[in-house]
Amino acid sequence: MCVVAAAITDGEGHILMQQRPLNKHHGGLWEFPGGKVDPGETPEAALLREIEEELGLSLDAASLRPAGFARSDSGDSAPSILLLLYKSCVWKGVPEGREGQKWCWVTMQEAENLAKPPMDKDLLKTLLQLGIAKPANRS
Ligand SMILES: Nc1nc2c([nH]c(=O)n2[C@H]2C[C@H](O)[C@@H](COP(=O)(O)OP(=O)(O)OP(=O)(O)O)O2)c(=O)[nH]1
Repeated sequence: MCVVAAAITDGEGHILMQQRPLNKHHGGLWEFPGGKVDPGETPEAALLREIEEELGLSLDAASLRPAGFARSDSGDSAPSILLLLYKSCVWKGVPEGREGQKWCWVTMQEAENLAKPPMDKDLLKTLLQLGIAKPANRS
């Protein structure tokens, strides 16, 4: 199963994280917003659709950048997941939890301290290594 997610940044060193519904896999943990890629859909189209559905944000497709990937082993109860993370720093709209979920802007350090699914812990480390959520340079 292919899942796409976005590291949405605000240019001031914050990243948007959201809380998974309690009744879902990894319920209550904090994740990068996103979801499953539908059959016949490109990963980028799926990401734009999911972020609009979940947060009411319109991501700029042309400025999406790959920001790492992670793969979970399939267990008895869950299918194997390939999670593709994209960085998105150009978007329009005001975030809202359209599915009733909690969300927040956090610093990378705060994001490290949130309880997250295993793949998200690895992906956040990759983001830190890439320096992806640092404040934008202003001249
Ligand atoms: N969206 C998202 N899913 C993640 C992350 N980390 C992680 O392990 N997952 C897992 C949890 C789920 O097993 C799967 C994504 O499923 P989902 O339930 O969010 O996808 P969806 O919104 O399309 O699902 P659905 O409501 O149609 O069932 O990937 C993450 O950072 N973001």
